[in-house]
Amino acid sequence: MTTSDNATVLVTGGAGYIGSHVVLALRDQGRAVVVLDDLSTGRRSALPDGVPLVEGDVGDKALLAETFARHGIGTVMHFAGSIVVPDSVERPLAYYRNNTVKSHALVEACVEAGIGRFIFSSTAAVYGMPERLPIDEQTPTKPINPYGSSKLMTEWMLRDTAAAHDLRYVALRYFNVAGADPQGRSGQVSKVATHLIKIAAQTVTGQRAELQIYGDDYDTADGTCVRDYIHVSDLADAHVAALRHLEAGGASEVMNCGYGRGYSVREVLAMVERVTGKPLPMRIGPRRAGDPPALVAGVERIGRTLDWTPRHADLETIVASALAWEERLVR
Ligand SMILES: NC(=O)c1ccc[n+]([C@@H]2O[C@H](COP(=O)([O-])OP(=O)(O)OC[C@H]3O[C@@H](n4cnc5c(N)ncnc54)[C@H](O)[C@@H]3O)[C@@H](O)[C@H]2O)c1
Ligand SMILES: O=c1ccn([C@@H]2O[C@H](COP(=O)(O)OP(=O)(O)O[C@H]3O[C@H](CO)[C@H](O)[C@H](O)[C@H]3O)[C@@H](O)[C@H]2O)c(=O)[nH]1
Repeated sequence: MTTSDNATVLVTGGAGYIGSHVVLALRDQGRAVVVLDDLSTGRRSALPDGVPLVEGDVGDKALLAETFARHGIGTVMHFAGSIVVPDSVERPLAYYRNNTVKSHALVEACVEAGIGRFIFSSTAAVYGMPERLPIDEQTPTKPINPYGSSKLMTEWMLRDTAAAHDLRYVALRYFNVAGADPQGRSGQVSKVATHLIKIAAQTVTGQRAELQIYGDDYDTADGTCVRDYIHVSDLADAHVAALRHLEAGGASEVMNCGYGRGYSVREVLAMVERVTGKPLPMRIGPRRAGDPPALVAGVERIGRTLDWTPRHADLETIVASALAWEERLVR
C-alpha cells in the first residue's frame, strides 16, 4: 500500500484527553479519522458521532494490519499510552511495555504496511531537570523517571526507523497541557487527577476541600514552580499542522510544543481566583519529588517548521475553559 494525501488518519488513544481534542480538530478540518483505543483511561463518549472506534490494543499487530487495510490509513497519530509519572516509578515495566514495546509493534506494523507518516506524542519529561531556559530541542535528554525514558525510547525508534525505511515522523514534546475544547465537546476526565489546573478545577467545584502548593521555596520569582501551559486545542491544531507538514513532503522533526512563556503555580491559582471571583482554598505543602523549578519551551523550531498559530494562548482562556468543562462534569 502506498500512502496518499488526505488518506484517513488513525488516532491511537483518540478516546483520551489530548487524542479526543485532536480528533475534533481533524474533523473540524474535514479529515477522515479512525480511533484505536482500549478505553483503559479513555471514554467512548469523548468521540464525536460518526468517528469509528476500533476497540483494542495498540500493540496488537494483527488488529493494526486489519485496521490499516480496512480504513485506508495514510497517517498514524500515536497518543495511546500510560502517563502518570509517579505510577511509572512504581511500575516501570508496565510503562516500558505500554509506551515502548507497544509503540515498537505500531511502528513495525506501519513499516510493514507502507504507512509513511507518523506523529508521536512525546513530552517535556524527556529533558529531566534542565538547567537553562528556555529549553530548546538541542538540550540534552536526561529523563529522570521511567515515563520520560519510555517516551524517549520511542523517539529513538522513530529516528532510526525513519533513517532506514520510507517513514517520516514528527515527535511533539508537549509541555503542560491544560484546558478544554472551547465548545465544550471534550475535556480532561481523570480517575486520579495530578495536574495543577485539573486539581484547581476540582477544588472550585467542591470535589476537593483544598489544594496544596507543592513547595514555595524554589529559586523562582515567587518561590513556586514555573511551567509553560499550553491549551489543549492549540496543541491539537499543532498536530494538524504537523500532518500538513508531512503531507507536503516535510522532513522528520522533533519539536517542542508550548508557548515559550511560563507561569508560576501562584500565578495560575491567582488566575483561577480571578476567573471564579472567589478565593481558592489552598495551603503550602512540601515539595513534590522530581519537580524541576522551571520548564519553559524554546519554540523557535516549531514556529519555523509548522504553519501553526495558537488561538487560545492566554492563561485566562486555559483556566476558564478547564473550569467550564469541570462544571459540566459535575452537573
Ligand atoms: N497530559 C499531558 O499533560 C501530557 C504531556 C505530555 C505528553 N502526553 C502524552 O500525550 C498522550 C495522551 O495523553 P492524555 O493526557 O490524553 O492521556 P489519556 O490517558 O487521557 O489518553 C491515553 C489514551 O490511550 C488509551 N490507551 C492507553 N493504553 C492503550 C493501549 N495499550 N492500547 C490502546 N489504547 C490505549 C487510553 O484508553 C486513553 O484513551 C500520551 O502519549 C502522553 O504520554 C501527555
Ligand atoms: O496539586 C498540585 C498539583 C501540582 N502542583 C504543582 O504545579 C506544577 C505543575 O504540575 P503538574 O502536575 O500539573 O504538571 P507537571 O509539570 O508535573 O507535569 C508535566 O510534566 C511531566 C513530566 O515532567 C509530565 O509530562 C506531565 O504529563 C506534564 O503535565 C508543579 O510545579 C507541581 O508541583 C501543585 O503545586 N499542586
